[in-house]
Amino acid sequence: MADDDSHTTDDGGIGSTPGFRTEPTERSLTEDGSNQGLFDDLLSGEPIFENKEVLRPSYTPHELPHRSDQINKMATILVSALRGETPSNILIYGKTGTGKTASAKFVSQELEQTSSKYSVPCEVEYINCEVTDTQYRVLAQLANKFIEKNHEWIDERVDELESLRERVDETDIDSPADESPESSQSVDVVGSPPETEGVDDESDPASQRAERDEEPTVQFQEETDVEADETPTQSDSVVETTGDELRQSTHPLAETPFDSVSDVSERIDELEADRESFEEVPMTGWPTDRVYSVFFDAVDYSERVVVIMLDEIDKLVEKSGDDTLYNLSRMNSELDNSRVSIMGISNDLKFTDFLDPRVKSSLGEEEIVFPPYDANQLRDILQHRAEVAFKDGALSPDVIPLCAAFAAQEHGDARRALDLLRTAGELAERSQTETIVEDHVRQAQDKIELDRVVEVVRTLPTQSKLVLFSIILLEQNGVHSINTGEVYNIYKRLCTELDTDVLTQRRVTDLISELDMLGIVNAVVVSKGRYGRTKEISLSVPLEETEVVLRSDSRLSDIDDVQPFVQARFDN
Ligand SMILES: Nc1ncnc2c1ncn2[C@@H]1O[C@H](COP(=O)(O)OP(=O)(O)OP(=O)(O)O)[C@@H](O)[C@H]1O
Repeated sequence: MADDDSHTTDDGGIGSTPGFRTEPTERSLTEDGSNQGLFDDLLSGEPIFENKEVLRPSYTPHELPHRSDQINKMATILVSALRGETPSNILIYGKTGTGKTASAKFVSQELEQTSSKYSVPCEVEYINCEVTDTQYRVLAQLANKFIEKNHEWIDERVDELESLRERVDETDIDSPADESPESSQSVDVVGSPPETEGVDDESDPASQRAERDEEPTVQFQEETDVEADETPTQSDSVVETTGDELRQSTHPLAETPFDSVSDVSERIDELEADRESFEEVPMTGWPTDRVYSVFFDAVDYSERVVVIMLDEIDKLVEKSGDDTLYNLSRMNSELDNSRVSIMGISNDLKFTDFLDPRVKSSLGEEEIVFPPYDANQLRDILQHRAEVAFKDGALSPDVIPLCAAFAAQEHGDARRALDLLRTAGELAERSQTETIVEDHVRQAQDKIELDRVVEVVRTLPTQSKLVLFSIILLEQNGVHSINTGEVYNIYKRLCTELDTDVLTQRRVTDLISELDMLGIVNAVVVSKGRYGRTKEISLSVPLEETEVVLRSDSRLSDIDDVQPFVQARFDN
């Protein structure tokens, strides 16, 4: 890249940086200096993308080719939620990029949409356990989500009840409250689905229960602490205790569970008290059992079926054991109003080996496997997306098959295939050509691989970075077939120079094996006859780029004179 100064010529034009036009243009000569054409030139080429967003990982496709079996199986299990029953817990397995999250989210969206269509209370909560990886955080996140939902629901109800109260006032009818002051207050109610419509139906959750009894699909059990002879049901009490006026269907309280305006007010007070009683959970600081109990009460506030989707569930187990899963999976026996079902998603087929047998059997009631995609399937997936993503004629015919073939080698990863296609498009766009060709795909493959290496190296612990730096210094100085002793000698010098702890040679040997597993170095054991066996180490990643990444770590940036270190190879 040229110096910054070279971007602008004396006459205000664009400099000689590749990709930029060199002659001054009309735009670059504008007097007020507001527009020198820097972006106009880049925008002037024909764009390759019609809609690049559809190739990004954040995009949720509406169609998921080659996943209909898995999607149908999920739907068959989760349909019980729409009948008010508890769906079996589901465990979804499959390697990375096999469409697990996309399919599960697709099914969840359908489930929630259908549930609101039929006014059946059913919710899905998604948690990414790579980010939310402790029991505390999972429970706190869930508790706060349900508290928020309960607040919304209460606010809606209160608004509706307030407007009902206003309408009653306007009709100027004497309230029959004095006649039956306790008629509706003795029912202990715990809310109901936010999806139901109309004040008369939902202003009081108890009435919803009565209502829901009539619906064949929902079968929650009735829970009241009403004495039987006092108030059989809310709707009965309306008929028995109201005056003639209330029997008139034109009266605002007719066909509501309220006998009087004071009943309505009391219900409003009750709901407001409920709202105050929910205490949001802080992200740290509480004992876990308190967080659990707040979550429990928040979920159980109203009748609903809740599906908790735990993506990357293996990360949660790895980080904080199986307590969360144990607690979630035994909740149903204690919940009065709601039901909870778990949908776990994992890349790691073996993570259940670490689970308590009870958790394992409860969690794995249903298992769905997502096999890797083969090259043909990846081709279909790419084809679907490419139709929306690219302008007509922007793709040469061999691009999609090549992306599919590369990604199929990488354990059939659709994410990788989409990344390749997007990166190839971006490279073509940068080189200002109008068509993506095979070569762009090959360049994209190298770029993605390098990005991966950069990311892995950047996030290595300092000691591993020092070991890797030692190997780089040796290779830079022409040393091949490096052995562990040589690495160790240079490593010790680096540690002294940087004033850090020196690990034992055994530990350094372990770090070399870890670098080998990450694909950064290649370490093969060779037999040296009567001198025993030794490891021969070589770098598997591009040397210069890796050194740049290592030096970007402020602690390693001061290592400048490499020669003296390499001479240490022969010291001991
Ligand atoms: N059948 C498919 N059709 C269209 N796009 C798909 C399909 N399968 C996967 N994808 C896309 O591939 C990408 C990766 O998919 P997804 O995140 O669902 O994989 P995953 O199996 O959950 O991977 P990970 O375990 O790494 O999270 C997403 O962008 C997704 O939209």
